[in-house]
Amino acid sequence: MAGVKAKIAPSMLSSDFANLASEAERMLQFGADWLHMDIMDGHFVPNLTIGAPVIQSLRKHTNAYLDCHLMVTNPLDYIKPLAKAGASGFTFHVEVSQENWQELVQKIKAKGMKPGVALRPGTPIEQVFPLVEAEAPVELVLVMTVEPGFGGQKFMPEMMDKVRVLREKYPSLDIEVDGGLGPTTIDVAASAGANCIVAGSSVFGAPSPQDVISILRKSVEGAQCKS
Ligand SMILES: O=C(CO)[C@@H](O)[C@H](O)COP(=O)(O)O
Ligand SMILES: [Fe+2]
Repeated sequence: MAGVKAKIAPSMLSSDFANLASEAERMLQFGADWLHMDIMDGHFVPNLTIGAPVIQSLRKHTNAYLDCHLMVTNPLDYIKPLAKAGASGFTFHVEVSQENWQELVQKIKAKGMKPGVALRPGTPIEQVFPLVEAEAPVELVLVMTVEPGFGGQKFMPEMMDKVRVLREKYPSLDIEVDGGLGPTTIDVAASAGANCIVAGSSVFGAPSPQDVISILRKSVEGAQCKS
């Protein structure tokens, strides 16, 4: 797994949205690398969260890497507004981009954001291979370990087969896992080869979020030493 860095990304979906800037600051002080921003349109998933205006407001308070996970039906419509708002990563879902993923990746890159692709639990991993192998490739694959839409769900360990296949094929790819990650589930994800870890309820719901972030990091770094 040479060359891939551990990135711990608290999901701000579990934060107090009324105090987003201070919640973000708190996570960074606790050792977070990225802030994971779940953008949902109430159509691709049955929940509605935030969009470019909130990213823009948060950007005024922090220089942190804003890892945007687009659970939306029309990701193309979000590229310009999110780039302008200050998003760092732009991860769209493969299920809604089979027609235009090349255009999406090119536009995301042209706007200076890191392109990523996400897949739902029921989507076969083979669907993302062409995007990773393209001339203008995605730079991150997000493997959903719950059905997208809500925080606080149970981790699906059977998704680790997807992570293992990806890590075997693409040793230097950023592989992100999202959903139900915490101290009791991190070891299987880390040993399967995930290096970017999203964690919402396990971090924000803990008496010591700092300890949880440090446990997640140690597990990923430990697994990398063994591989
Ligand atoms: O994308 C999503 C949910 O759709 C996630 O980013 C969740 O927000 C993760 O929350 P936990 O499962 O860690 O509570
Ligand atoms: Fe997410």
